[in-house]
Amino acid sequence: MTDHATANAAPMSREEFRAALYAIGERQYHDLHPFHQLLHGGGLKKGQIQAWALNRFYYQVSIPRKDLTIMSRMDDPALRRAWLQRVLDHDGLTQTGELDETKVGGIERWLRLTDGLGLDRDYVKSLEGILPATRFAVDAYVNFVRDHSLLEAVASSLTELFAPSIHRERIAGFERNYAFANDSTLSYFRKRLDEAPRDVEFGLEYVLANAHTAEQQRQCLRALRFKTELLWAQLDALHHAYVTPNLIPPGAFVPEDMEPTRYSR
Ligand SMILES: O=C(O)c1cc(C(=O)O)c2c(n1)C(=O)C(=O)c1cc(C(=O)O)[nH]c1-2
Repeated sequence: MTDHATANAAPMSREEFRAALYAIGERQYHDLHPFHQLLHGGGLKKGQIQAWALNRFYYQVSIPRKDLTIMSRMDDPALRRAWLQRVLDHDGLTQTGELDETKVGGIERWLRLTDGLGLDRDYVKSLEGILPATRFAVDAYVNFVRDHSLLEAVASSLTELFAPSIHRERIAGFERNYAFANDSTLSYFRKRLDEAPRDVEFGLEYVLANAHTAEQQRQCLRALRFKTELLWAQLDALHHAYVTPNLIPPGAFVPEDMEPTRYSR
């Protein structure tokens, strides 16, 4: 059965439903996007990688806002407690400069990547240079979890089923192809390899256990598909701006190795 199942149909079995969720990733997760294939395969120049990391920073800082929005909709303290870990993973348990490396969160680790790529931290954090489509796509995620059911909100996080394999591919690709790859710039991805499987096991179990009807299953599949689309849209925008046709929107980051695009009316 596909995500076109009607509201009256019998629900899929647990195994069929799980397979339908995985099939979405198989078909359309953003590991298939040409921008990622260039990124991981050594096909990008430093300025293009800077543009990716700078834009992706907006996703990173928005993940905790997304998870806190989800938590605000949870009535069960045990569920909130479990979900809180995701926020702490990204926000960290320490201020920058403290010695305990294990407490450093994902946002700080991502900034180590942008540092290693030679970007100014204040510029990255200002979000001034991100693409219009990055802003719209990422905001759509936060709005989605606010405006849909808790079940759909949790289902939308299940792209993380597919994230560890792309992170492994990225670590190997960066090490093979780029001089900036080192323990500091790769630490974000290495840490996620431990965190994501735990998160997603919990999220998947929640969705499998709470999508009782065919309609709820269909809503979860649509939520996951929506999420793959917003990830894809971010890479389309990066490809359009920084690869081909290389039209950098006015106001967006211009790498040192590129000319700004001139627009006239
Ligand atoms: O590098 C990636 O391709 C990628 C993808 C995703 C994803 O599938 O949403 C996440 C991450 N990374 C990630 O690092 C991360 O912390 C994360 C959290 C979430 C989420 O939806 O809650 N997705 C992702």
